Amino acid sequence: MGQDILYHLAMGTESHNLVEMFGDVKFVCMGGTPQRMENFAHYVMKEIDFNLPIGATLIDLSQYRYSMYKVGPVLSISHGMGISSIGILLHEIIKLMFHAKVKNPIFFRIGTSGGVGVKGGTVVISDTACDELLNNYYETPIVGNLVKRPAILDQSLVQELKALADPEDPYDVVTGGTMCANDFYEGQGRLDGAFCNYSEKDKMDYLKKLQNHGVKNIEMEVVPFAAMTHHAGIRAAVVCVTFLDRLKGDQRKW
Ligand SMILES: O=P(O)(O)O[C@H]1O[C@H](CO)[C@@H](O)[C@H]1O
Ligand SMILES: O=c1cc[nH]c(=O)[nH]1
Repeated sequence: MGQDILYHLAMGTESHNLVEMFGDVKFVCMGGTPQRMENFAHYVMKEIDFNLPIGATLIDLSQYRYSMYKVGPVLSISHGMGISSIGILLHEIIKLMFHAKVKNPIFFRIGTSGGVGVKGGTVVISDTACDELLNNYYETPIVGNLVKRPAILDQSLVQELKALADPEDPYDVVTGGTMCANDFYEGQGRLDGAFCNYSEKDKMDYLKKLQNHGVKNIEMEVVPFAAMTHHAGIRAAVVCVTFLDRLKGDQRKW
């Protein structure tokens, strides 16, 4: 290709010096909302004692479909909600890392989720990823064929992250399976969607089936995230807080 346009990042290999802008990246952190990822960038700035040049402020480098902040070796990017949104971002971020000549970046998704048998506020480090039917692969149509890519997370990273938990932390940190749903309501067995043509017992039977399978939380991106990073040979981890225990309810209290 003469040039490569990273359309949804509003960047390109001709218009931007990607090596100069991103060549020192070591960690790519992504999460759903622009505000969270801006807050996270500020948090990282304090944690690593990173000083911006005098008079400069942290700016959104993308300002289009996704928001992107860079603090030294850390990229903090919003991915929106669901499989197709994070899938498009992953294509473009993996290409961005390639064009910037970054070697061995580590990718993280830091998100929110619904707990399954764990109390609200628990931090779940995903060790496995499955879909609503308990498949551990990402199945996606490519040129008219259904292609399956194994959704595998880096187990050594899971252990490294777990070791960072402090017994003094005012929340539990657990490892476990994460179920990726295509939908927030019916897809996660909620009773409070616009439609619900199943009973409370159907919901509880399903959630208990997930729990018996080792699922600790439910969110909406882990399967493509695990599959696409694994396919690209990138070490990756998913760390999500739970808002509530889905065995006890459907709605988060604000
Ligand atoms: O908080 P984030 O990272 O967006 O993750 C979770 O929240 C969204 C649903 O409310 C889904 O994207 C789900 O995966
Ligand atoms: O229950 C929840 C909470 C956050 N995100 C989800 O996908 N589900």
